Amino acid sequence: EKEVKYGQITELPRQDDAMKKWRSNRFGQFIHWGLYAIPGGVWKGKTYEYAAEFLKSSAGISTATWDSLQYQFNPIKFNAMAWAKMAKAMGVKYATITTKHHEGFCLWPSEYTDFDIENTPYGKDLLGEFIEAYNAEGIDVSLYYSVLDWHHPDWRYKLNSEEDKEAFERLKIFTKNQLLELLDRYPTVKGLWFDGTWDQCWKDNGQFSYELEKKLKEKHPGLVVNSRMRADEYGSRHFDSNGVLMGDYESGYERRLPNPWDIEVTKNDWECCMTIPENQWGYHKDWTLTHIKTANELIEMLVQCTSQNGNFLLNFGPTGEGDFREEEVKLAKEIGDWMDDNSSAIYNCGYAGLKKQGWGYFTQNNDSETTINMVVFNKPINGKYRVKLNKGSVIKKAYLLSKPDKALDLEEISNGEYFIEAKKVKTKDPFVIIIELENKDSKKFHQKALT
Ligand SMILES: Cc1ccc([C@@H]2N[C@@H](C)[C@@H](O)[C@H]2O)cc1
Repeated sequence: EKEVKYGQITELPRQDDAMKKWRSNRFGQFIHWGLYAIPGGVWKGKTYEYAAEFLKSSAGISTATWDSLQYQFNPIKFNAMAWAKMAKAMGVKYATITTKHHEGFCLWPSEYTDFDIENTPYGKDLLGEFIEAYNAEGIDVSLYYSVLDWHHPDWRYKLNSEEDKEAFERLKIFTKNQLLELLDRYPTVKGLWFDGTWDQCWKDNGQFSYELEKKLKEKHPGLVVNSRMRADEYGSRHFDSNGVLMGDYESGYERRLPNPWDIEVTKNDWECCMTIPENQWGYHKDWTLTHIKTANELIEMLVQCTSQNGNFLLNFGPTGEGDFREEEVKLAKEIGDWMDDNSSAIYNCGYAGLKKQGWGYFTQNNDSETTINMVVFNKPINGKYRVKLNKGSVIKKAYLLSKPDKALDLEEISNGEYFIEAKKVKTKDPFVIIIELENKDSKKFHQKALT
C-alpha cells in the first residue's frame, strides 16, 4: 500500500439520491457536436476515414484555418425541443453533451474565451437551450468537457521547461474557471464527463485534479464525476496507485464492453460509451466507411451493461446544420419501440447475482427481491430455457413480460436449476421472461450488502 494523499475523494459506492438516480437511469444519449460537424470528415474534397472530430489533425489543418470554422457555425435546423423529444422517445433517462471537445470551441458563451458560440452567426446560448429542452422532457443532463484544448495557447502535452509549467498553470486556471462557470450557468446539470486527460501534463497534476474534483463537488452537491477526470499524485489514472477507483464511476469502456461473464466489473458503478459506426463520434458525411451497428446490436449492449451494473451511453453526432442523419433517427425509433415494451428490465435494474447463461442476460430490479428478468437474445431450438439460480431458489412462476397472465411450464432439474418452456414466442426482437421466486433471493442481496 502506497501513501496516496490525492486519490479517491468520495467513498464508493455512493448511496445518495443523486447517485441512485444516475444508477437507475441506465440508458443515456451522448451528443458530440462542434465545429468538426461542419466539414464532417471531408476536407478539400478528400474523405478522411479517422474519427471526424479529429479531422483537424488527420488532415493536418492549421489552428488558424480550423478555428475560422467558428464564423460558419450556424445550425439553422437546430431545434432543442425536437432533439429532446427524439431522445425521450428513444427511452434515454440522461444525456451527456460536449460543451468543449479537443478543438477548444465552446458551445456556451464563456467569459474566458472568444472561441465560443457567442462569436458565431448562431450567437445564442446553444448549450442552455439544450439543457432546458432535455430537462423539460425529464431527461437529466451531464456535461462532457475536454481538458485537452488544441486552441488554447497555454495547452502543453508535456511540461519540459519552466515556460511549459508557467503556461500550464494558466491552462489549469482557465480549466477551473470554465468548469465553475458551467456549474454556475447550468445549476440543473447532474454530472461532469471529463475527457482529454491522458497526457503527461495532467498526469503530473494529480493534486490539482484532486482539489478540482473536491471544489466542484462542494459547489454542486450530488455532482457525479467520471473516473477519467482523475490522476493521483503518482500519475495513476481512473484507479489510484492502490487500485481504489477515483471519481464516482469507472469510465474506461469506450467503444468496448467488458466480457459478459465478468462479475468483477459489477462491484463498481461504470458506464460504457458507444458509437453507432465503428469509430465516429462527431458527424461524418460518409457512413459507408465502416459497419453501422443495428438496433439489435445496440439493445444487446444496453442489456449487457445493465446485467453487469453498468450504464450505456449511446452517441449521436448532429450535422453542422443541427439535425440528425436519417440512420440515427431510424435507430432512435427502433430502440425506443423496444424500450416501450421492455424498459422494466432496464430502468433501476442491475446485476442479478447470477452467472450469465446462453439464451441472454439476467437483470434484476434494485427494489425487488423475488423478481428476476431474463432478456432473451438466443432462443434454444427446443424452446426450453435452462436457468441456474442461486441454491435454494424456488420459482413460483415464470411468464413472458408481454403475456403476464400466461404462466410458462416449468421443470425443476435440481436445487435452483430449471427448464422454462416458451415455445410459441413469435417476436423477432429480444424479449423478456419474468421469473417470480417463492423465497427471497437472499444470496444476491447479501452480496449487495458486501459491495
Ligand atoms: C485516441 C482517442 C482520443 C480521444 C477520443 C475521444 N473520446 C471519445 C469519448 C470521443 O470524444 C473521442 O473524440 C477517442 C480516441
